[in-house]
Amino acid sequence: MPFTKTRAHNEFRSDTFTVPTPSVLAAGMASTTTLGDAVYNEDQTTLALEAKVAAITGKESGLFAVSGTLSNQIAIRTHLLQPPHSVLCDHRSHIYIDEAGGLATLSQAMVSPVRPTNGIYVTLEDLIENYIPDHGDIHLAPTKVVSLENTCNGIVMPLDEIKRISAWCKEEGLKLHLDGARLWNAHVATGISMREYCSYFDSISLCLSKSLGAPVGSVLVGTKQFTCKANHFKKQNGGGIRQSGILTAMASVAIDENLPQLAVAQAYAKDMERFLEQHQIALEWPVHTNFVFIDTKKMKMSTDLLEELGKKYDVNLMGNRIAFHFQNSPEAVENVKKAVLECYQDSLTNPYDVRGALRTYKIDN
Ligand SMILES: Cc1ncc(COP(=O)(O)O)c(C=O)c1O
Ligand SMILES: C[C@@H](O)[C@H](N)C(=O)O
Repeated sequence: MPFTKTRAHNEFRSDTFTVPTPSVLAAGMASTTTLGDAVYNEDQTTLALEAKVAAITGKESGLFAVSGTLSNQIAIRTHLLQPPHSVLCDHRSHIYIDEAGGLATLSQAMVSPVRPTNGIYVTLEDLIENYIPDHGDIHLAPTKVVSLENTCNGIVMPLDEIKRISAWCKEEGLKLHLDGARLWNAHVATGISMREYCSYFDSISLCLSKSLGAPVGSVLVGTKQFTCKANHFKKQNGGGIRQSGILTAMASVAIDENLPQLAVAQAYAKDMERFLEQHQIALEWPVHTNFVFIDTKKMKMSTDLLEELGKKYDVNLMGNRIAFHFQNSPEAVENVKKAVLECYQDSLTNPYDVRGALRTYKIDN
């Protein structure tokens, strides 16, 4: 597909900045787009998107939600029945660090955050090590849900590990949720089908507004009984949408047209990985898909300076993560390299010691 420069061409803070293409926008206003009230399940365009994503993932049912945060939180709330209970997940999980404590407020849940012993992805052994069995000990909040994230920081979780964890969850009677905000990226990187990935989970949250370029939305998939109850929590939390056909028509075209474009972003990321390797600039995490994390702590590079140098080279950067998407321009990618190299060179004479955890996201309120 020919490259069309958009306002996101120099945006590397996140793939959430992808913007609707003209054809995505047009779909929202098309005469074929229905305007039914989706709270009454009467919007055919929305029902069609939900069925489409359910078919892609091999699940019985789909539920459109306005965000990945809402989709994740109502999924876990639906799985959790009676506190005290807890959720077992990777310590980097979005549901744990970036959903404003939703697990505590909506689900009254504790979280057992797990650090991968291999430093890359959580294994069954890591989860078992942190599992809280429901053996009647009244001191504890037993594990009832395991939540994985694929990709997590852009890292693709090996399918064999997913299979092991899924089998163990079934043995232990635990529900298994996937934050699949960027599962599309794992699918494109590995060639493993969305259906295969999703077959091991009770529920999956898929984002349409990251990398795919839909302006709004996620789809939560699972059994019909599950999505019906999740819809109840969606409505409870203000997620009921009236004429959502305008949004779901755009999301449907975004899937069709932009899914193949994810390979463009992943190629940019691999190019950046090679560039960093050439200059012996360390990575914090391996590059599997569209994210490149520079180990600025190890390199003693200042992320504030990096963001400033980004402005100098007309690219938007945030923290130590470089998030690529198909709407980035080749020129902007080269400008990111200039900013990174200048920041690295500065660190050689002005080493910067980071104190405390490095926060990636900076959102001006
Ligand atoms: C892994 C992951 N899950 C969930 C979300 C939440 O999505 P949203 O920003 O639409 O709430 C994000 C945000 O981009 C994310 O990166
Ligand atoms: C900001 C954060 O919620 C978003 N998930 C991102 O990766 O950019």
